[in-house]
Amino acid sequence: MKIFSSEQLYEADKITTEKQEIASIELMERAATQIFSWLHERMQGAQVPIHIFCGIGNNGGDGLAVGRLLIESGYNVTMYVVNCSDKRSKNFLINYDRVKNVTKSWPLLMTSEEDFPDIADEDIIIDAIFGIGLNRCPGGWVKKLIQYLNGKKAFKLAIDIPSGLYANEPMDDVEAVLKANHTLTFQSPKMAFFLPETGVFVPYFEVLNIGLDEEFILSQEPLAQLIEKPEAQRFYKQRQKYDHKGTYGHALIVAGSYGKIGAAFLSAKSVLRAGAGLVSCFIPECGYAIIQSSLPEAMVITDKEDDLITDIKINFTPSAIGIGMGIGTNKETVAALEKLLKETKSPLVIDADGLNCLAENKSLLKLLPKNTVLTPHLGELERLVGKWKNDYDRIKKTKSFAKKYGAVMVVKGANTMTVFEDKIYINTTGNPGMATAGSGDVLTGLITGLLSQGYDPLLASVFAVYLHGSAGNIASQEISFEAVMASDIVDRIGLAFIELFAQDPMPLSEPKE
Ligand SMILES: NC(=O)C1=CN([C@@H]2O[C@H](COP(=O)(O)OP(=O)(O)OC[C@H]3O[C@@H](n4cnc5c(N)ncnc54)[C@H](O)[C@@H]3O)[C@@H](O)[C@H]2O)[C@H](O)CC1
Ligand SMILES: [K+]
Repeated sequence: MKIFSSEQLYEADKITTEKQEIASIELMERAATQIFSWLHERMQGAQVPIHIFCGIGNNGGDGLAVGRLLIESGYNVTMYVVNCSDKRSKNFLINYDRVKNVTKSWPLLMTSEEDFPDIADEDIIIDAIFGIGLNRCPGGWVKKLIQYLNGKKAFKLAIDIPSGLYANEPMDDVEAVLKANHTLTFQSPKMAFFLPETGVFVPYFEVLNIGLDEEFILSQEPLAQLIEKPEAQRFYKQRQKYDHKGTYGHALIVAGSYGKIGAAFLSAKSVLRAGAGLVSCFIPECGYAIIQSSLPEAMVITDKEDDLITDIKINFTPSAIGIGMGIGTNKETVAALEKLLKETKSPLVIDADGLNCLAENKSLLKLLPKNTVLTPHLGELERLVGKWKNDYDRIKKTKSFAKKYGAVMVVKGANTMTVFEDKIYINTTGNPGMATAGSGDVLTGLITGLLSQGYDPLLASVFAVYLHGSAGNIASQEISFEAVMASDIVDRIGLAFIELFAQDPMPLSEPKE
């Protein structure tokens, strides 16, 4: 699924009405009907009080139209006009007028704090105050209204976007954003839903297709591409009957130091679970017996030093290399990394201390082979690209870093974001249970394992991130978020591959007469 900007959505709106020869009010009716159906399916006529707060733009128009449809079906609705200005939109006014066809009670006009209504914990609040047309920070009594609603326990459903958030720009004031329990958004999810600063206001969302012009939508370069199951399925490369071990490559993991040999174990195991033919681990001498006994499938090559990596000597050309997990940032290790960067022709993934080595020795960055994959978490990213003002500034800095060094940047976190050239891919799998020691080592192994099989670096990164999150989801469903360890993730990579093509269970058909 593609993420479009608010500007693109307005344009899509305009083109759709022209091409389909419909008035924009009809598009609004489509949008409102979808929201109504969503509610009706769940509420089945229940008489729970529904409070709809409508702004004076088209988001407010949506709110009024939803209110009318609910009243027509006998629901217990009160509508409020959040009268923050007198410049009401045309479609707001049309829907305002249509309300009188279904009820004698006009929407209540709100002009100050004195108009705030009582709302019980069991009630439902619908937020139709501002949509993607927000153009300044909500202030005065409107901000107080948002805070007042945030203080209520009632379930809050936002139409299109929680009021106070911009679709694709940083918010001004965290105190002036509605904390929606659920958001029903039109046509395309908004960028704000996926970034930590603004995403907290959108814990759950669903996209409602309102039939905007397909041709226009397809022609647009999106702000970002969401990676969900259908996209991930397309990445998968089918294995062939006569393939052999050599087909899937011999990957190299360079990892570990004294006390951190587990990083080598987890990433090497992940390389094999991803489907690589062979894996060798290059580790300090102290890890030899550990890896040989814990992962007999892996081969082991040791450094001349007991505790750390100082010189990466190997006698084969790896099909891919994953380096950096638990290696530390010792001077001799940095020198070993520098030598590798200068000499290797293999596709490369750099993680963890490998990234810290780069950040502490920025001159190494220009040695990065083109298309090298870097997998920083936010702390490592900051050390590489510098401080950012907000999430959008972070994306800008990451993009320019990726461009400057020709790197694929995998920025880890909830909704891991992969940035390459001008493109952004946002992952949808994963859960907070995966915030656990060694989880990143597993991801690096997965990317390395896919690279080893000939996936190109961008594809390997985006696909590995998806599978990693999916394995984490399977693990947390089995044993809870809290209990998930990196080993649980690595051991479910296989199930993540199976899940990729699993059919939803067929509904049981009624026995025939
Ligand atoms: N194609 C689509 O995406 C469709 C969108 N629909 C809905 O329309 C809104 C966008 O409507 P718009 O009228 O452009 O903007 P808003 O309703 O968000 O509000 C704009 C309105 O409010 C004023 N304003 C903005 N910020 C503030 C502020 N901080 N304080 C006070 N007033 C403010 C602004 O000047 C305008 O007057 C979209 O989100 C959807 O919900 C359609 O219904 C379906 C098609
Ligand atoms: K809203």
